[in-house]
Amino acid sequence: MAYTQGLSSSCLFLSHKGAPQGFQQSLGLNLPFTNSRINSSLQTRIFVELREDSAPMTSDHSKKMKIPHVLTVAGSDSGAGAGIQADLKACAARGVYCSTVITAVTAQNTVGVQGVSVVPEDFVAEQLKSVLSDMQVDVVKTGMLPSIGIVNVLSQGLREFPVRALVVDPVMVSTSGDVLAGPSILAGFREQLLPIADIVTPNLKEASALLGGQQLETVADMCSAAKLLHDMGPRNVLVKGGDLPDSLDAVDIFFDGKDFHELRSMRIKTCNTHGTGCSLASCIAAELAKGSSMLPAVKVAKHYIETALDYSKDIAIGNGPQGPFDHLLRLKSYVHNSCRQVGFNPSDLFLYAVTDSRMNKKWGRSITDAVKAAIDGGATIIQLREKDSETQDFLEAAKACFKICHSHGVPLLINDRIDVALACDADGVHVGQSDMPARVARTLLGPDKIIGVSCKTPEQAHQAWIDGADYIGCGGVYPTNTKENNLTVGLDGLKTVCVASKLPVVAIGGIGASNASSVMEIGVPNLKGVAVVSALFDRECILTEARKLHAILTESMLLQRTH
Ligand SMILES: Nc1ncnc2c1ncn2[C@@H]1O[C@H](COP(=O)(O)OP(=O)(O)OP(=O)(O)O)[C@@H](O)[C@H]1O
Ligand SMILES: Cc1ncc(CO)c(N)n1
Ligand SMILES: [Mg+2]
Repeated sequence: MAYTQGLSSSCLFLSHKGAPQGFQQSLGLNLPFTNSRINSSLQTRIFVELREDSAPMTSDHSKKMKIPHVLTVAGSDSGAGAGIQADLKACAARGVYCSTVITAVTAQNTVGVQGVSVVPEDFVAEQLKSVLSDMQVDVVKTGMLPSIGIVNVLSQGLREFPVRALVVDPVMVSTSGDVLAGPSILAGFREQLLPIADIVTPNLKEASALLGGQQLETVADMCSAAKLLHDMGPRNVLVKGGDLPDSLDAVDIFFDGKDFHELRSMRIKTCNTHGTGCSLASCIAAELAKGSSMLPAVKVAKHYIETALDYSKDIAIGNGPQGPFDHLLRLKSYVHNSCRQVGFNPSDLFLYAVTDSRMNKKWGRSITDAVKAAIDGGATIIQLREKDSETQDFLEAAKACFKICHSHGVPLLINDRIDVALACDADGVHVGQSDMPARVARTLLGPDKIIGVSCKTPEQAHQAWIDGADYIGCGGVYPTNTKENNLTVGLDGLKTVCVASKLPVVAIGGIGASNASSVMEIGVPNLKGVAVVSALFDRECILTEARKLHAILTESMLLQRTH
């Protein structure tokens, strides 16, 4: 690698300009600590730090990766929706390390703040020193600073250990209306923190308090507040409009001292907005730590909050009026996964319904009506196979079918389209031999999703097992119109594959009421059911056909057991 050398005010650096963006970010930046605006010309370089006052790098050291690091100086929220806990989660969600200096411990839940215990100033100072003297912090983000003494300690700490950027979220009142920092703190913000802040992110009430109590009710008011706040010294101001009355959008005003940017996002209809402010500021800090410049960092952060709120709009944590949201976008899929049996249940393959858009079109049915009828008739698993749909239509259909399937405890699989399965949080996918390999699908979908693979031979069945699939589909057992150029394996081929397969098998291809029992009667224990397309969806009444098939399969299963 060709490195160029240079000398900056406090550190000697080596840089390599040709490295790809991701590599630069993973190495992180080690700018001279001047608490100054992020220098965009420096962002495109990799810095391998060689401080003038430090020992030469050992080869071991040079192999270590510097990762982006945010230090949050804030209060603990026992309900974990806001404060330190929100900061940790937001940084984790953005792939950034987060250390913590705790200024206060609150007894707090979704109802409100029941108690506050302020951490003694000298112990805040001790925490600051522990972190800043040892770890390479890129960005400091402040939240609840409950006393002027703590503000003093913080500004002293930042003078002693300067960092690349300072994000000040001037927390004063919780969403529940409880006071987290009294008016005595205002002088601390105005005189000590705002002048050295790279960005300050007040909500409407906080902006109003900082400006001596002037009412802020419109976007125009927010703009003038941003300008007045900018005069107090911060390089950038973001006035958050989460609480803007009568606003259909969530509007924030960003001002960099020159231009105003009206940042709008959809206002998500949800009560789960506790901690949005803390999380937004942490996400901005995280993006800055990764090397972003200010406006893109703010935009990414706003989009992150919108996405997380939308994902979390229906989750229920606590009984109060303002719930937390899910920073990592994981909780809902956990709930869904825990609603179905833990892991894959092979008996779900019993009556496996595969949709076909052409058939639904022919019979004038919506995909959701078809899926509902199949489930009402006894289908035990649904696979959406929409070969002709546009992606957006497929995703919408998948989301609607997901609701139906889950309200009936029936797993939903998506044919081929891992992206659609991920986007609608389906239970899994079914892939063919020329689709995404099952092992790649497993990596993408994680251990909990169901993966099925179409197999015609014992070798393919073996490979599916190695790749981490949950079941195989074997066919075409009989000739079928739903798949062109499909080799028919017959009952013998099915039996050979079943005997060889370590995974449960569902038979597919030309199976219907007339031949389902012959299929099941091949008498191999890991044949768990039949998959049907035309026998359900190319019929006048899906419900009747599903019931009929279910009865036939139940009868042959009972017969097998008595033999
Ligand atoms: N319902 C919503 N839908 C989308 N975005 C929202 C919603 N509510 C708030 N936001 C956004 O979340 C961010 C935080 O704004 P808000 O005004 O709620 O801050 P805050 O009052 O400091 O938050 P908190 O005190 O709850 O931590 C802003 O970008 C705002 O636009
Ligand atoms: C500890 C703490 N910090 C910040 C907020 C603001 O949301 C809160 N509710 N609690
Ligand atoms: Mg709010």
